[in-house]
Amino acid sequence: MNDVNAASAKVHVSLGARSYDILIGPDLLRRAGAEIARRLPGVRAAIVTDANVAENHLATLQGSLADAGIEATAITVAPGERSKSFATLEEVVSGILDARLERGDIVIPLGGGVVGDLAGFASGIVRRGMHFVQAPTSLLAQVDSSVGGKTGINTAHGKNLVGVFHQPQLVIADTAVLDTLSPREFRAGYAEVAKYGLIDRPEFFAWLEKNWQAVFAGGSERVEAIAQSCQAKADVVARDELEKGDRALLNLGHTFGHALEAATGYDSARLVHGEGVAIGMALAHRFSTQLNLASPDDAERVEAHLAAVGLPTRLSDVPGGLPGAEQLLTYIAQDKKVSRGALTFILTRGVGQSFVAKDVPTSQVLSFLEGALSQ
Ligand SMILES: NC(=O)c1ccc[n+]([C@@H]2O[C@H](COP(=O)([O-])OP(=O)(O)OC[C@H]3O[C@@H](n4cnc5c(N)ncnc54)[C@H](O)[C@@H]3O)[C@@H](O)[C@H]2O)c1
Ligand SMILES: O=C(O)C(=O)C[C@@H](O)[C@H](O)[C@H](O)COP(=O)(O)O
Ligand SMILES: [Zn+2]
Repeated sequence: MNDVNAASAKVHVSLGARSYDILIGPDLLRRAGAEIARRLPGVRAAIVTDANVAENHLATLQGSLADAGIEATAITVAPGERSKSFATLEEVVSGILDARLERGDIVIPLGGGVVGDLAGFASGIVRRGMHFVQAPTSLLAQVDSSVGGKTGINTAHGKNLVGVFHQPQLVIADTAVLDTLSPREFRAGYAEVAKYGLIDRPEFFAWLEKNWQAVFAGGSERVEAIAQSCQAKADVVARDELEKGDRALLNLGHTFGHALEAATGYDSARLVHGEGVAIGMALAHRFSTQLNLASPDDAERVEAHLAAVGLPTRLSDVPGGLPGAEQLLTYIAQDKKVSRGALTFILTRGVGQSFVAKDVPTSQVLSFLEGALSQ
């Protein structure tokens, strides 16, 4: 990490000409205008937000931009996963064009991962690519979705199936805004924090097992967890920006999780992304155990930690029921990691020992899912 103290941190994403900083700490929204003006002098902006975030934090960002002399328009979409759609993308694109923003102007997604993915995608396609500055307001967005340049929307076929890689110029993660996030959404974001430990940082997972209550309570452990997560993601993205190889590790839990999100119709009342990832990570560990790759103790340890923080870990935890194994497999078959028709999963040899497993036999996935659906 480039720079970290108890109250704030800065992480750098090294991508040559597309490099950028992630600023992490309290009350950064108030400084956002000055930070942007220093890096991108003379820009105009479109803030894209959702109704919940607008109510709590839009005025702060607008004031900060105005103080720095940045003219800004605001586009507010409906909260929830269903806004990652062609229809809402059209609303956002129209709003940006109505404001006559130029290619060198900026889009600022102010919100969770939904707004970040949606508005990031819009900034990647309007005038063939505008600048953008991420202002993530959920834990999930601060530790994951605002970093790394994956943008996009969902379709009925599956999650994030339409999108572009488009890196932001800057990420401004104001940790004080997390105070207005609901406990359910904070927990969901925590699933992606735990993910970094489970991928390849076993000491971070052990630290989380010991310190998760302090992370939830706020203070220096929360900033530490966010900064460690951003650093973990920045390291992977710097090695493999376009997911030709190792970046797929960041998909731990997502092959199952994305199928569950699609199967529940992107209904945030039933399942949000981080909850799908929590169930997916527990399943990935149990699947690895079934394939004799990992010990049952590791799968139990992972499930125990996720359950301790209040996250779902079983298919039966999804309210409203799920379709059968064959239908879940249809969604899994649309996963972007599928190659020449063969399924790819992120499996594990133990806590912090995840790896990319190509050519996982469909029959094994199907029988595992049938078992998991009956538990
Ligand atoms: N691009 C990536 O690399 C990446 C990584 C992880 C997840 N994602 C995507 O991110 C999305 C999930 O993001 P999310 O969990 O942030 O969901 P979200 O954007 O729906 O935000 C969660 C909820 O919290 C509200 N909210 C956000 N910040 C708030 C705040 N400070 N105060 C009060 N309410 C607030 C939102 O209005 C929403 O209702 C999914 O679509 C997922 O696919 C993308
Ligand atoms: O940044 C990545 O790479 C990730 O996989 C991070 C994930 O947490 C995130 O949910 C991402 O959007 C999933 O990407 P996808 O390519 O599987 O849609
Ligand atoms: Zn994710």
